[in-house]
Amino acid sequence: MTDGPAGPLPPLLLVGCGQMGGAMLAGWLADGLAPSVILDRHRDDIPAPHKVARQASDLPDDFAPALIVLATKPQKAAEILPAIARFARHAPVLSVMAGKTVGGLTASLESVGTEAAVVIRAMPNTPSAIGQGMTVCYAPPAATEAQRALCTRLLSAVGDVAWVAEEAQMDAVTAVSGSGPAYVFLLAELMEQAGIAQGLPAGLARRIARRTVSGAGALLAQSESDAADLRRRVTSPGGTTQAALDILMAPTAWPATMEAAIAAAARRARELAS
Ligand SMILES: NC(=O)C1=CN([C@@H]2O[C@H](COP(=O)(O)OP(=O)(O)OC[C@H]3O[C@@H](n4cnc5c(N)ncnc54)[C@H](OP(=O)(O)O)[C@@H]3O)[C@@H](O)[C@H]2O)C=CC1
Ligand SMILES: O=C(O)[C@@H]1CCC=N1
Repeated sequence: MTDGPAGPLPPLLLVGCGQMGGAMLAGWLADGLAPSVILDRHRDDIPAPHKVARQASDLPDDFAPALIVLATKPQKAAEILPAIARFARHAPVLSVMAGKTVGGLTASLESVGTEAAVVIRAMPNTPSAIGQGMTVCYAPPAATEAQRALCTRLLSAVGDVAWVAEEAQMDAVTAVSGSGPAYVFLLAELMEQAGIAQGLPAGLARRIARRTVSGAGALLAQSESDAADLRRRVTSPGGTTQAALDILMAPTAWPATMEAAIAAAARRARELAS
């Protein structure tokens, strides 16, 4: 999906190409990414003309990325920032690291000799790998419109993009859409297990659970209706769905559990800042 300005995606320095960096890279490669450099010690399947650096000391001196995408674990930030400092003097940094704040990252870059680096945050999710991602971004006032547009161009190549004006909202975003695919995959796992518990063969339980989750997601994506409306259309009064929802929607069941789970994820994002 390409909603941003036309033209090839710019050259990137992608730092960390694991679950999230790899998901985004898959989408960018499909959208004609300009020759880029990927810093990751595991990837050996990156097609030319892109290059892989196994370690920071292998990064080419003459490479001039338009953007540096930081996609290592937040706990690796202190280790990785000195390695990218020289690039951050000339190009903005787009961090997808959960919790790590613009102020903290900017201060860390300053402490390793990069004054006035521009850091923008994004929280993507793994459906980016198939162009179905949801990314929410935050840019500080120091970021220019051109830098914001560059991020929108890049991220809209892998899905939908929204911006928030308050950085604190990034923790809630992380809890809902960054971590959210895991909640949906858990739902598929639990439906499969419950089907088996009801006597279904394992293969059939897996097939119907997966197809139900993916089909319901596709219907939701194509529908103008609220999720609650779509739910009601499945729910016959006094029928089977009602019997299940009486359990799932009890105040102490999914409503309370989901709220507590998302609060816990947001709390953890705040803790990861330091
Ligand atoms: N996974 C997800 O769904 C999402 C993740 N995020 C954020 O994305 C970031 C990355 O997460 P994720 O993709 O899951 O993490 P991964 O561990 O899968 O990916 C990070 C990759 O970077 C490599 N790496 C780290 N440091 C170096 C280094 N110095 N030199 C070379 N390679 C290095 C890692 O190798 P090694 O393992 O050997 O260190 C790993 O391959 C996190 O900050 C997370 O908060 C955001 C949204 C969703
Ligand atoms: O679990 C995590 O910390 C990362 C951030 C959002 C999804 N995965």
